[in-house]
Amino acid sequence: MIKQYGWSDALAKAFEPHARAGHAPGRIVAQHRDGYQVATDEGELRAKASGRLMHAAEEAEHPAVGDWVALSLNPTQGATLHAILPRRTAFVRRAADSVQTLQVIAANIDVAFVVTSLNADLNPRRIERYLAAAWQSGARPVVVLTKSDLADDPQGQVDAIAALAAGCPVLTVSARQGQGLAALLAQVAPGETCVLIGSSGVGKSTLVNAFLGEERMATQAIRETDDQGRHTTSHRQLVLLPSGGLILDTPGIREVGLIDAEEGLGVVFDDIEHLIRTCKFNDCGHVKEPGCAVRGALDSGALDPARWAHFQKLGAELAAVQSKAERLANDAERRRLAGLQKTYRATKRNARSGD
Ligand SMILES: Nc1nc2c(ncn2[C@@H]2O[C@H](COP(=O)(O)OP(=O)(O)OP(=O)(O)O)[C@@H](O)[C@H]2O)c(=O)[nH]1
Ligand SMILES: [Zn+2]
Repeated sequence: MIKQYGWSDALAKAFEPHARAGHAPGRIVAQHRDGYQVATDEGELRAKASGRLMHAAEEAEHPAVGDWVALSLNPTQGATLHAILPRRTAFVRRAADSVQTLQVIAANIDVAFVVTSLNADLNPRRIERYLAAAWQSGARPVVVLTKSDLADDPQGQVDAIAALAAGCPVLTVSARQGQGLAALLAQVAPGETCVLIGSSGVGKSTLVNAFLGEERMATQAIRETDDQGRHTTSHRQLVLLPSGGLILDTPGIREVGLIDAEEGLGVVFDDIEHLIRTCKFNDCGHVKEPGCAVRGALDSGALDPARWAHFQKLGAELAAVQSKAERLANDAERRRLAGLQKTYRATKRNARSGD
């Protein structure tokens, strides 16, 4: 059972101390106001976090959907979550009421589909923001351009976006025509978990439905009895895909990146921005300048070289795409003005010939 949810040898190893304590492993498939739904080898259970987990000082230490947990099964009191296994990846956001507190909104995500629509205007900033959120989480980003059935020149848009997507795959899809679905699903290996992130209306729900096919309603609903003995139905947020793999879909994860919308790269890479501000020279190139904080952090291991590379690549390509977009906009503006002048002259001519 838990193998389908991505249980691995590495997880089994990390779980050893908990197994010795008599706890069972499980993965959180939904979070409700009053507890969690956990997939275990005994089937799905409702569970509550232990007092110690609930009182963890940092919000990020609270269980989140996608987390692997150690739980004790008590037939009378229900299951209790005692510990969270180390997360491989995590999408975090700042809590609404505090800049300091980080909340985990999805854990152990392998693939982040950054979804944008081919019929919308290409917005490099927005894609960059979602890409940055994916990179920061540790998941592999895959850019998905939806509604290919509505596009005249999908390849042109693919090329423009590939330029900014720093080497990650860029795929087109039409849920309406079934084009590209298999290639998308092939990005998620059995036992891997994906998420769809992107703005409202780009077609995320439609894609989830297409991924799940006919099974959607049956796989999503959780029927349970609440504390008052009432029957309730809620939705699973981590769902097995018929093609193998899993998809995690919650409002929180869909909007990831929007929170930091206006600030852009500086917020998502605020540790790097901070380092750059600490360099001795304002115009430090971070190559071999004396007093370079970035080099220092790279040398000491405090800054992950891959993260630094992403930051540089994203920054450089964004600048390129933006200047290209500005040039195009300027050309368009010139053409518009030229067109207006022509009409203006024509009207004047007509007016003259009329009198
Ligand atoms: N032509 C066409 N329309 C599509 C396609 N996929 C989705 N749509 C339409 O796009 C609209 C928005 O799709 P949704 O799936 O609701 O978008 P969403 O990203 O889930 O939006 P939120 O729920 O607001 O986050 C709907 O009217 C869909 O029917 C497609 O492949 N082709
Ligand atoms: Zn520097």
